[in-house]
Amino acid sequence: MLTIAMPKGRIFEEAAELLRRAGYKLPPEFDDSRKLIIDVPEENIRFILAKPMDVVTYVEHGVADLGIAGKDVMLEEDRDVYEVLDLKISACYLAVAGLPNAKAVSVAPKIATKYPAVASRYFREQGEQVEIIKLNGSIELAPLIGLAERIVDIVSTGRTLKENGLVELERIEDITSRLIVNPVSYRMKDQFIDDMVERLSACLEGVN
Ligand SMILES: Nc1ncnc2c1ncn2[C@@H]1O[C@H](COP(=O)(O)OP(=O)(O)OP(=O)(O)O)[C@@H](O)[C@H]1O
Ligand SMILES: O=P(O)(O)OC[C@H]1O[C@H](OP(=O)(O)OP(=O)(O)O)[C@H](O)[C@@H]1O
Repeated sequence: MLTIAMPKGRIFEEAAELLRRAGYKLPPEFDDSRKLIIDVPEENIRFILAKPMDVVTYVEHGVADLGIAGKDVMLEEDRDVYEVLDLKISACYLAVAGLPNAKAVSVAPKIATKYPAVASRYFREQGEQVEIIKLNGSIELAPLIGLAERIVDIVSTGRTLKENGLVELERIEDITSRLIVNPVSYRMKDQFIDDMVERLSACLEGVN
C-alpha cells in the first residue's frame, strides 16, 4: 500500500481533481471530511491529510511514501526527498514587495516573511545585507505598521498587495506544486510509484 501525504487547504482541491483525472477513484468523503487518514482500498492507497508545510516532513521521515508540496515549501525546507514531477497546479510566485516610493534605508533593511531561508538566500545573491523577520501569516501587514521595510511573500492574483497599498518590487521565483517521494520508498515500491508518475504525467501532457 502507498501512503500519500496530501496538503489540506488551497492545494487540496486541485490535487484531488488531478488524481481523479489520472484515473484514481477517490471516494466522495475525500472532499468533505474531517478525517485525517482516508484509506482507498480499491486503489491500495492511504491518504494522510496534513498542513502544506508538514507534508515534506512526513515524506522525509518515510511515514508517507509520496506527498504533494508547493515548490515554495521545497525551497524553504531543503529536505531529503526526491522531487519527481511538476504537477503544474496551485500556481503562484514568490516576490519582494513594499510600499510605493518608500525611502531607501541605508543599513540592513528589515524584511518580513514566512520564508526566511528563501529570503536570506535571495538577498545574499543580490549582495544586499538585510535583517529577516519571520512571520507566520498576514505578511502584508509588516510594512503598513512599520515592522519591516519590505516583505517576501506569495503572490497569486495580486489582490492582497493591491488592497493593502503595496507594490511588487522584484519577482523571485515561479511556484507550482510538486510530487515528492521518500528516497527509500522510491527504491522499494518503485513500480507503484513509477505507475503513479506515469499516470499523472499523461494527464499533464500539453499543460503549460
Ligand atoms: N495565493 C496563495 N497564497 C499562498 N499559497 C498559495 C497561493 N496560491 C497557491 N499557493 C500554494 O499553496 C500552498 C499554501 O496552501 P495554504 O494556503 O492552504 O496553506 P498555508 O496558508 O501556507 O498553511 P497554513 O494553514 O499553515 O498557514 C503554498 O505552499 C503554495 O505553494
Ligand atoms: O495575490 P493573492 O491572490 O492576493 O494571494 C496572496 C496572498 O495569499 C496568501 O495569504 P493567505 O491567504 O494564505 O493568508 P496568510 O497571510 O494568513 O498566510 C499570501 O501569503 C498572500 O498574502
